[in-house]
Amino acid sequence: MELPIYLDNNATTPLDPRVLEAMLPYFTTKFGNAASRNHPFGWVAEEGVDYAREQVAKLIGCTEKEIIFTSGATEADNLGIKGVFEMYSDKGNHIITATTEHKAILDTCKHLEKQGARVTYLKVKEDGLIDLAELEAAMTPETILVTIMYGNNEIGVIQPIKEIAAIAHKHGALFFTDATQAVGKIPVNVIEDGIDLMAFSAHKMYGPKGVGALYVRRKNPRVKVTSQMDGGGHERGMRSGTLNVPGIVGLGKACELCRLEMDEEAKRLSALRDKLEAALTTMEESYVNGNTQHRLPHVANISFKYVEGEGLMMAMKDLAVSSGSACTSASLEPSYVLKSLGLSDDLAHSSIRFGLGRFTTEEEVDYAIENTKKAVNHLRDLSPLWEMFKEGIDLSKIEWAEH
Ligand SMILES: Cc1ncc(COP(=O)(O)O)c(C=O)c1O
Ligand code: FES
Repeated sequence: MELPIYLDNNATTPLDPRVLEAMLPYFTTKFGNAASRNHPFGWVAEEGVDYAREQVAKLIGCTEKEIIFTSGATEADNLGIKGVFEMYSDKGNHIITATTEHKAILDTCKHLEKQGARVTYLKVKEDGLIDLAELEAAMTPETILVTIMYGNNEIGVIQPIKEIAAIAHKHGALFFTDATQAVGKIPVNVIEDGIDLMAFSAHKMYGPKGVGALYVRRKNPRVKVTSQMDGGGHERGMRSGTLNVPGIVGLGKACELCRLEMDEEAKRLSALRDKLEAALTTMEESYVNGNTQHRLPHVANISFKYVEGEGLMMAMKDLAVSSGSACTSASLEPSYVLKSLGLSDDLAHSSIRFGLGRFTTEEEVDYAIENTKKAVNHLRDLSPLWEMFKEGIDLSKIEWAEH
């Protein structure tokens, strides 16, 4: 077993060697521009792109013409949301989203607020799920779009997508979902789920970074978006720019592998995740964050009270995990997702996200369990707060000096 162990598969996944193999010729002999229609170099590249489009469409149950290739989920989120806002501005200016969405959604909504959009940010319940009654109550005749993510990147919670889509449609709005963490991990079918627009990304499903896709429904109803990138008219005018052929081929192959292997993989990973979670929650004062029924198979987010997340990450240095604290990210706030669930700053700071993946082995999970337990126990042994807790002192009654 090689150290360090990679357990941060929600941040990104390693490239599957089979994906790399599919991509390689498109860096070398098949280097043509997919838009060059007048010679074989272009045709070969275009064939690669067409095949990838089929592979992607097959995974999510749509047709090839409903796929727009982008540089990733962030771009697909921007194109989908801004594109709908601009296209449907005659109808209304109201968008509904939730506080636990990815920044690519929240910041896009913030941007649109400056352009005249009214945005409702739904709160979530303690388990991370939105309240459907609140969604229903927030709908207005001006609501053009409901945008709620499929599976959450920090806690893995899966929202009731079909029900959300039905509510949006009942009130004449479109339904967009950021499915970056869900596509390739659990079955996602845009028709069965009632999804009108959907964003996802190759590097979360063992494909390369810098490539993703936006699904835009063409039938019942035909959805239109305003392009956000003008130029040569690639992707049927929706997204100009020379296609990233190797990346797109990689996304296609990644989709095919996920379609074929997802069921087995989900079973294996959820069993490993459950093992990890069961072992770590035998420790006192440790809690699983988010709904444990409706969630992605490979994510465990656990708070270890009286341990500071950043210190914990340092102590478990052989494990590449992610912390609900913020030193690891650009901002200095504890995770807004965990805070939306009602966690205190302290508890949010004490949280670790374990993201298992295709290449995670049971041996690695066993090592992670031992290593995490050791680190938590060690830090608690050094912690005056833990000592006070063990002595039965009610810490919530203590008035701390300001500093
Ligand atoms: C839910 C979600 N949306 C969007 C993104 C952004 O994806 P990309 O890196 O492809 O832009 C991520 C990845 O961080 C994500 O987890
Ligand atoms: S633990 Fe570093 S910001 Fe909170």
